[in-house]
Amino acid sequence: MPSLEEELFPSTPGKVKIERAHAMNRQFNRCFSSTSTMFLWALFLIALTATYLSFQSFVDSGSRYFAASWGGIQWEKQVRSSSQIRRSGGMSVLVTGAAGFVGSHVSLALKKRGDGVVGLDNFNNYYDPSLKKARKGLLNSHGVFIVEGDLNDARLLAKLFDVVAFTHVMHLAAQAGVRYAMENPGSYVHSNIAGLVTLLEACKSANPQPSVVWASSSSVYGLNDKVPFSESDRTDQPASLYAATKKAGEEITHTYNHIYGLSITGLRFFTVYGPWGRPDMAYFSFTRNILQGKPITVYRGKDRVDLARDFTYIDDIVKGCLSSLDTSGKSTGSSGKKRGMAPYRIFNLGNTSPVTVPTLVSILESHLKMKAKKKIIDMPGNGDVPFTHANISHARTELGYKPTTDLQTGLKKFVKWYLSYYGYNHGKSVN
Ligand SMILES: O=C(O)[C@H]1O[C@H](OP(=O)(O)OP(=O)(O)OC[C@H]2O[C@@H](n3ccc(=O)[nH]c3=O)[C@H](O)[C@@H]2O)[C@H](O)[C@@H](O)[C@H]1O
Repeated sequence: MPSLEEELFPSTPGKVKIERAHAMNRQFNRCFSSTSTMFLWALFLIALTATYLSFQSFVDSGSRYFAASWGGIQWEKQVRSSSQIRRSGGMSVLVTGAAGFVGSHVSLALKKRGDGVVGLDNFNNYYDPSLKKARKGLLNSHGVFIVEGDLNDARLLAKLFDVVAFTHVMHLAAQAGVRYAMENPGSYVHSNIAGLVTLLEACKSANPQPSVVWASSSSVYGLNDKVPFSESDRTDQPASLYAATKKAGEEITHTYNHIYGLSITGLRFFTVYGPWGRPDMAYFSFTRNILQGKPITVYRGKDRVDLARDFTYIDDIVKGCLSSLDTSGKSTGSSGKKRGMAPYRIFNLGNTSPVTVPTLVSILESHLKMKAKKKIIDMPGNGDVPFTHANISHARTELGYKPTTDLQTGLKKFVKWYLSYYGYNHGKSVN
């Protein structure tokens, strides 16, 4: 008789196999001792096989779907052609979030000046994907190809860097929106943390390594009340998960700069607005509601103080993005190894002229020639900050950044676009 210890820890592995085989034989004989039991077992096995086969076909069709969304000779041809540089000293840029608001504008501006551009976007439904498709159509007509895929797809990113030796990555894909972070926190981690790391991994392994310019946010200043906000101010008091993921992005990009020699430029955008904008943002949803005669909710800060934002017009932001790419300096690494120090920069891109939310509403009312039905409520504790105000002297010195569009002018352009895009043109004119 083997001891208990020997049974648990057999001295020879074969021993347990033989004894198990004997035991299983005895079980088997008992189970199949009658014909009806055998019949039941046969039925069970058939059902099991059928389930397995249908599961396999589901998996196969799934992988066929993913394989079909990118890859293949035709796809590679489109990617290569879109990345063609058509000016001397130009760059080839991978723009993530290219079907997004800022991404589509930056892609178009790069293409128009002769740079090569390949877009990447997952066309998620955070807001109406038909607007993203329309932006894609616009870019397509200018020769910019947008690859449909997710940042977290490391195989896709590796393939893209395989097909094109991108000199730059303009990383604008993100889960945006301050208040939505309370509804869907996971989406912020998926895009702004996991997606960012997957992208940086691809950049660090690429040969040559591209220079990376990416969208941080004014929200990193959080509860900072020193105005105007300067890049050296504290950013360790985020007021929302969105802000926290953007702040994390600044730290994550720093490590890739430090360890792998990636050239990094982080841009803290201040409430960007304009034509082809984001429907989830206040100026956009206010316009929609005013036109439809629906009420708008205007938040008010502590002690009945109006909230204010340093609203920044899209064309100014695009100029800041392009200058950032132009001055980014090279990454130094190769084959995933750092070969020297590379630039690590952070800039505020704001308008440096904050406007209150009620003033934003009056400007919209004057452009739309309609009165808003305002519902004024105290700001809920949902991640908002009372005001933002950018100090842009660093960007002015290093990038030649000089915003030129005030809110009145910028909203006029936005309203004109809105009325035309949504078919309000007939019988309506803008101021
Ligand atoms: O700079 C940024 O980094 C961020 O800018 C933007 O965030 P915010 O500045 O919060 O813009 P936005 O939502 O338009 O609200 C504007 C004002 O209207 C107030 N607001 C909003 C909604 C509403 O129903 N009522 C209201 O009063 C609201 O309280 C606020 O005072 C981007 O969305 C974000 O992705 C990020 O890029």
